[in-house]
Amino acid sequence: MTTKIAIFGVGLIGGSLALCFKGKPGITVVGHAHRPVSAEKYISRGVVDEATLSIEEAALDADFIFLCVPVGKLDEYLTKLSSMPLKKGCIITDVGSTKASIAAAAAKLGLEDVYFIGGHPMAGSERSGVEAATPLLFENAYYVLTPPPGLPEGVYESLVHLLVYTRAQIVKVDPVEHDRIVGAISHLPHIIAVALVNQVCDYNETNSLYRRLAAGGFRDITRIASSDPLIWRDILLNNRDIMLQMLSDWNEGITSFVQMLEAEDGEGITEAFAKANDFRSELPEGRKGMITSSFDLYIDVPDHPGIIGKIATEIGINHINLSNMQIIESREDVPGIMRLSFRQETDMERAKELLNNMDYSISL
Ligand SMILES: NC(=O)C1=CN([C@@H]2O[C@H](COP(=O)(O)OP(=O)(O)OC[C@H]3O[C@@H](n4cnc5c(N)ncnc54)[C@H](O)[C@@H]3O)[C@@H](O)[C@H]2O)C=CC1
Ligand SMILES: O=C(O)C(=O)Cc1ccc(O)cc1
Repeated sequence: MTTKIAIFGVGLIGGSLALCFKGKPGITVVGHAHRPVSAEKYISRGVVDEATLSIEEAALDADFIFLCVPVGKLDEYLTKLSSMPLKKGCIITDVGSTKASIAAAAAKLGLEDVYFIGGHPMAGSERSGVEAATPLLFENAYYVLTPPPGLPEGVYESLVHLLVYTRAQIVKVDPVEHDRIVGAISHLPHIIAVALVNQVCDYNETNSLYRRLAAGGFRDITRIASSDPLIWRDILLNNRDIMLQMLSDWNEGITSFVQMLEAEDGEGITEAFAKANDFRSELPEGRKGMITSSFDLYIDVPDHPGIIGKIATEIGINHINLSNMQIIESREDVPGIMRLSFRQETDMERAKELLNNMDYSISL
């Protein structure tokens, strides 16, 4: 007997889930696509077993349905599915970055013989689309589930059992509590990163040195400002009430810095840094967080044809997982700088050793 998994929204998260499930014993993964060219891409990239443009065909006989579309579209997909003849016992889940509104929408629909369990894999990246999908995305990350009250335990267990393939750690959280916590540790940092980058962008209008000198730390702490604008528009509007409250708290924190600077209150500034230092040193280590780290290597590359391919090939044949590769500067008169990004520090260290042995000049 096969287990059919239907994925709506085969992008970064939907595609990564598909890759976790595809090829596992007795599992068939079907992806729903908007456009014929997307369907072809899902198949040619080997992300799904089958792709269809029909919602009905994807959902028909599915044992599990994953809604991996932008947050603003979740209700619409769930409502459409609720009016279709789904397989008895089918479990519908989502991956949206907010949980309260979709849990309320599902409760209102009063589903019969099918179940909805909200979900949020708490790992991702600033990249989007199926091109960025990887089966390793959720490994060692938390995966929140928000089962509704009264859900039969066996139903919850079947979803948890399937999610073993993601290698994530499942945690049960109340949907409203989820939105507050994630609002603070993910949504607020995204707003701050965007506001910070845009502030510097405005200064740069008058002096382009701002952009040229904004390397290293500034790039690191603002990486998430490169996230997909439409995905984030939906998340922030959906979590609007909580974000408004948190931004008001943020304003208080910033005002307190304004006051300390105005009063030249060195003691206050020292205390603020010491408090942050203490709390931060107690953050868990060794588990992938919501905002993922990136470990970067910068390499001077001589302007030889084929050099990029040579480096990429060496890294590939040594099975080092590279998450991104970019030429930062390549002009005829100066050597180019290539940035290689890794999700794991160990991968970065291995690449560094390999490239050192190949006599490339590396800086961290
Ligand atoms: N990006 C991240 O790191 C994370 C995102 N999420 C959540 O996962 C969901 C999907 O996000 P990503 O995979 O990052 O986005 P993505 O842009 O990579 O994928 C979205 C997919 O939904 C499809 N789609 C279907 N109907 C659509 C419509 N009407 N408008 C736009 N796209 C439509 C797109 O074709 C695409 O395949 C969102 O709900 C997001 O909040 C959850 C955890 C992490
Ligand atoms: O870019 C990053 O590291 C992220 O912040 C990824 C992310 C985005 C949205 C989520 O709901 C969870 C994780």
